[in-house]
Amino acid sequence: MAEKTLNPFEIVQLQVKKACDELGENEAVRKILSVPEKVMEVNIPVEMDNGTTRIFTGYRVQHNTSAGPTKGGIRFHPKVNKDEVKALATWMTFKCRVMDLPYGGAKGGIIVEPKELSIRELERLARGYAKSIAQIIGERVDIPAPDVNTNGQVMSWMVDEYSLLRGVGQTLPAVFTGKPVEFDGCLGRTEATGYGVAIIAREASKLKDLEMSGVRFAVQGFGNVGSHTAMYAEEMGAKVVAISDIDACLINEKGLDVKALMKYMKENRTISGYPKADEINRDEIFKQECDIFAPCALENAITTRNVEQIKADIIVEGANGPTTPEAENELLKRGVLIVPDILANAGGVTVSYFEWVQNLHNYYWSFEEVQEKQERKMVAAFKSVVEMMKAKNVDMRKAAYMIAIERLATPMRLRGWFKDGTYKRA
Ligand SMILES: NC(=O)c1ccc[n+]([C@@H]2O[C@H](COP(=O)([O-])OP(=O)(O)OC[C@H]3O[C@@H](n4cnc5c(N)ncnc54)[C@H](O)[C@@H]3O)[C@@H](O)[C@H]2O)c1
Repeated sequence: MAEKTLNPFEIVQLQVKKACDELGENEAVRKILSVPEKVMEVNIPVEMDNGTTRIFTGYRVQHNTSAGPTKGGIRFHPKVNKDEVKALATWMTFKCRVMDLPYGGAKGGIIVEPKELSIRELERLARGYAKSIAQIIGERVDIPAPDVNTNGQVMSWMVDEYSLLRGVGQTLPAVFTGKPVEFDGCLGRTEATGYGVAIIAREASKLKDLEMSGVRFAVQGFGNVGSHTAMYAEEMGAKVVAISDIDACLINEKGLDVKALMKYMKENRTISGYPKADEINRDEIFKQECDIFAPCALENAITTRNVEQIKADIIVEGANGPTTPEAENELLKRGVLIVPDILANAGGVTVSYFEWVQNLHNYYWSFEEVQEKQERKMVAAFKSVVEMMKAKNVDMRKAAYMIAIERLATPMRLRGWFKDGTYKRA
């Protein structure tokens, strides 16, 4: 049977429904969580270098504010559309709540191919977007961050523009995170997502009676997330036996030297041609003998086409949405432990939260302090998900959603967003 590809919004709706059903949650909770609170569409006029004006359409979606301000990245991509931004904002709500961060989810996007713009045009677009959404963002309201094709430079322009509009002479760095370290950014943010994936892999290995030192580890994708996942897994004692990127898969039974490969990647922009490994087709990564597999490339990587080949006991989802629901069912039947993306790759948003806290207090932590705080937060989140998994006898993804939904339903109930007869007089 052909695999049914659900769009991201359908997938997230399904996940919310399953978790609400399992919790026996009030119908109002599902209704509230199934729609974003606010969707803004903006049309931004940008003066191009040749003197003409182009209009770019963008969105900012705020999903749920029950637990605090909203948080989520801004992407620049030709395929951005309103439904996708709504789905991504919804996912951010669950990611923030499973990590117990005092945020709901948000997301933004502009329909643009950034490669076609000059650097000055890109700056004007970033400033135009910040100006267009300025009325609905703010350090206690909604805090954007980088996402696909945006970075610390784009955030810096946006902070500058927002501060000109709303700062009355002050710079307001806490409105955006993911800023460069030299401009009120946070040490450890670059490494944060991969570091978190490695921590979660270490915790998950204990559940399977494995020791991180000596586990055979395979990583798909060698960008920001994949390279840091592999680097920290190696530091924790894992033997990284296979790594792939868009061009190739490298294998080495004795373990790859991840830092040397990172250096090679920086110089060559590909892992292909690296001398101290055997090079095979990139999709052979799925067949490699390993204990832990971390898909850290793109969504829909593990599908019914390759699920049979997977030999790992544990899958730690570094990427967002790397496992299709059908493939997940197969893996669960085989007893594979799948640590879901909303937990496994939440290190990035966790350290973004730390950046925000530091900006608000204008007091900055060392790299070691950031990593130590991140580790504590991630281990605590992992433990609460495992407790739910055991208590309710459900898989880890469902358990993570259940935790997040409980942490959303409680403030919504206390705030009186729905009534279910639990209010008690003092
Ligand atoms: N960067 C973050 O902080 C962060 C946080 C949470 C989630 N994520 C998610 O993690 C994933 C990766 O993000 P990133 O920031 O590392 O991106 P990136 O662009 O830095 O890296 C992506 C990597 O995937 C590789 N790749 C692409 N297609 C592939 C294929 N078919 N087979 C093997 N490798 C392939 C690329 O060669 C590249 O090495 C995305 O799903 C992203 O949404 C990223």
